[in-house]
Amino acid sequence: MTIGVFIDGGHGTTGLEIADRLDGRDDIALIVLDDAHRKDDAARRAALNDADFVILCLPDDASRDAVGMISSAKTRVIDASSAHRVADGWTYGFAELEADQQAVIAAAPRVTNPGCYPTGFLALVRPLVRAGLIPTSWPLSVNALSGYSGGGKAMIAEFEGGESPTRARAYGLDLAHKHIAEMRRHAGIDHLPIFQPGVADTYRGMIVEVPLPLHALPGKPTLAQVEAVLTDAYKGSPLVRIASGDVKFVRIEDDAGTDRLTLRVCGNDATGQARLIATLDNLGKGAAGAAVQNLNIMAGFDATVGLTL
Ligand SMILES: NC(=O)C1=CN([C@@H]2O[C@H](COP(=O)(O)OP(=O)(O)OC[C@H]3O[C@@H](n4cnc5c(N)ncnc54)[C@H](OP(=O)(O)O)[C@@H]3O)[C@@H](O)[C@H]2O)C=CC1
Ligand SMILES: CC(=O)N[C@@H](CCC(=O)OP(=O)(O)O)C(=O)O
Repeated sequence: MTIGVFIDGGHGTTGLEIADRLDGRDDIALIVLDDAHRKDDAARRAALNDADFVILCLPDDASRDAVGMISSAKTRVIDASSAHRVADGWTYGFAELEADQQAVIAAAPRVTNPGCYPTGFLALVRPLVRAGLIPTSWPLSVNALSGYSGGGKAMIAEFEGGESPTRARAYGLDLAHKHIAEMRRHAGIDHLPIFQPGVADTYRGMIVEVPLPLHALPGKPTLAQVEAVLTDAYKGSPLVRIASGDVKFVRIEDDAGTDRLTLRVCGNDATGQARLIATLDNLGKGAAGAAVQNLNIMAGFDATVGLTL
């Protein structure tokens, strides 16, 4: 079976990464608009309605507009933007997050990719909330560092345009980042997490970290108990893995260039304090890898075709 796929925004950072992963596949026929037509609404409308699958790699407003242009009942959509992550009628495209999520994605007409930061946060936190180790009312926080390609073409130009603006900087200082609603909704928690993102002078890769005072949690779990819950939640997953054992460092480069998501439970049992740490590539499992995984699942292919494990 060959499916027709149109990447709207295919010349952007995420779109090019997705095209790269789909390149050479004989089960996929890419519908491509040339440079003169890629922002032409008539050409886009035709491509959006011709395709079996559309992958939106656009700014949020342009994504909403693109969805509004689709009238064909056969066209199924994967949106890489943050336009529909808490919207009604959309399926959250994080196959590993819940036991039945892959089956829900397989049948869905409209799938939204998770955000890159929420991918790390939710992978660490959701199984612990589900297991009752973290109460839904717990005030969580999340610290993270992203490569600058996370900001798309504009941020790449800023960092590569000559003198780099910085080696690393904190942002989201108003605690109103667009990912926090998504984090709360899909973790199943009551409060918005305090989200402390940063961007580093490296092209790709992410560290997403959740500090957890185990001693203050109702069940006072040990590090091993926390790790056991995560291990059980992701057993058999080809992309999400739990890394055990002592390490001196966790590096932003650890999963860069792959579509993996690695989770670690670090900390100190004597003080009852944990650091839950996820590493991933913002353009891998954080964007393009997740989009291709969702496409594979929706089209009935093996979930990891074209991905780097
Ligand atoms: N970069 C990342 O790591 C991640 C990105 N995302 C999300 O993916 C989406 C794309 O991001 P990213 O690839 O980084 O962004 P880029 O800015 O790199 O690319 C966006 C692309 O969309 C094109 N575009 C903008 N408006 C329109 C329009 N009206 N019609 C057609 N094309 C249009 C742009 O054209 P032009 O080339 O002319 O500017 C550009 O090619 C965003 O919503 C982002 O939030 C999600 C997770 C991670
Ligand atoms: C470094 C950087 O600026 N990152 C982007 C998030 C990239 C991303 O995940 O995009 P989505 O919002 O579509 O999920 C930001 O913080 O806005």
